Amino acid sequence: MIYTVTFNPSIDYIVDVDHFQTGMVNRTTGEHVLPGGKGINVSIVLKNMGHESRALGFMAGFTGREIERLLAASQVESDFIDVAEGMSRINVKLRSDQESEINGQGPAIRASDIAKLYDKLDQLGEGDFLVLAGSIPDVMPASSYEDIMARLEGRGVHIVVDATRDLLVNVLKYHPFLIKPNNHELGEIFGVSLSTKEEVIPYAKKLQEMGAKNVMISMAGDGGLLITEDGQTYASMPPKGRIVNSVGAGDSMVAGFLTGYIETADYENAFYTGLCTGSASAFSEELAERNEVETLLRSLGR
Ligand SMILES: Nc1ncnc2c1ncn2[C@@H]1O[C@H](COP(=O)(O)OP(=O)(O)OP(=O)(O)O)[C@@H](O)[C@H]1O
Ligand SMILES: O=P(O)(O)OC[C@@]1(O)O[C@H](CO)[C@@H](O)[C@@H]1O
Repeated sequence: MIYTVTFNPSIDYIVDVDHFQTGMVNRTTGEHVLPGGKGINVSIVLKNMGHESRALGFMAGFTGREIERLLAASQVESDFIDVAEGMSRINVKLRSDQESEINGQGPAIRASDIAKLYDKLDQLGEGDFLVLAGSIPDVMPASSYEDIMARLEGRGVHIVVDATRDLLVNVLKYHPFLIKPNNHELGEIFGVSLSTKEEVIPYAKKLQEMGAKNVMISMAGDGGLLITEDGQTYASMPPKGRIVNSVGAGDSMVAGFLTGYIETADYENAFYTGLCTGSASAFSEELAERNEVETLLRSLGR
C-alpha cells in the first residue's frame, strides 16, 4: 500500500487577476478551489494514474472537512486526524503577470495528535511506500520527518521525502528510497546557484553520497534528472506544451515516478513517467490524468 503524509493540508484557492496591483481593490477573472498540500496532491495523481493510496495527516474545522469531502469525491482514501482547534489553512495562489502564493499557517497540533499519527504509521511494513511531503508547521517539531524515519527504520518501507533544506538533509542518514528537490532547493542546501544539468549532477550525487538511494531533481521548464541507486543517470527536457497551472507539478512528478516504478520496476521508465506527469499537471488546470501523461510520453518517443 502507498501512504502519503501531509502535516498541513490546504484548500488551494487559485485566482486569476488581470494585472494585479498591490494597494488596490483587484477583481478576479477566474477562481478554482482544490484540495492541496503536497502529500494530498501525490495521492490524487496516484489515483488518476490508477493506484490506490491512503492520505494521512491532520485536518481541522470546516476547511478540513471540505478537504476530506473533495478527496472522497475524487475517490481518494483519507484517514486524517481531526485536531480540536483551529482550521486547516487556505493557500492563495495568485495568477497574474507573475505567479504569487500565500500559504497559511494551519491549525494547532498537539503532542497527542502526533502520537495518533505515529500509531497509524506503526502499521506500515515490508513493501509499503510512504511519501513525506511538504513543510512541517511551526507547531510541530522540526525533526518530525527524521523522527518518523527513525521509527520505521528496518521495516522495509520505501520512504520518499519531498522537503527542503535541513528537513531534507537530516533524513538522508535514514536512506530514503527517493528524494525530489528542485534545482533551486538543491542549490540552497550547498549555498550555490544551479541552473544547468551539468551544474546539478555533481550536487545531486552529493545527496546520494549523504545517504539517499535515488535522487530526482526537477527543473521546471528545463525538465529534470534522476541519479539511481545502481549508478545510472537519466536526464531530459520536458515534453512541449502550454503552461496552465504549475501548482503541484513537483508532487505529480513524484506520483508519476512511483507509478512507473511500481508498474515496471524500471528506473528509466519511472523517471520519464515522473517527468511527463509533472508536465501533464503543469499543462492543465487540475492535476495530471493518465491519458494526458501517456500522450506526453509518446511525444518523447516513450
Ligand atoms: N514550464 C514547464 N514546462 C514543462 N514541464 C514543466 C514545466 N514546469 C514544470 N514542469 C514539469 O513538472 C516537473 C516538476 O516541476 P518543478 O521543477 O516546477 O517542481 P517543483 O518546484 O517541486 O514544483 P511545485 O513546488 O510547484 O510542485 C518538471 O520536472 C517538469 O517535468
Ligand atoms: O506550505 P507547503 O506545505 O510547503 O506547500 C503547500 C502547497 O503550496 O504545496 C502544494 C503544491 O506543491 C500546494 O497544493 C500547497 O498549497
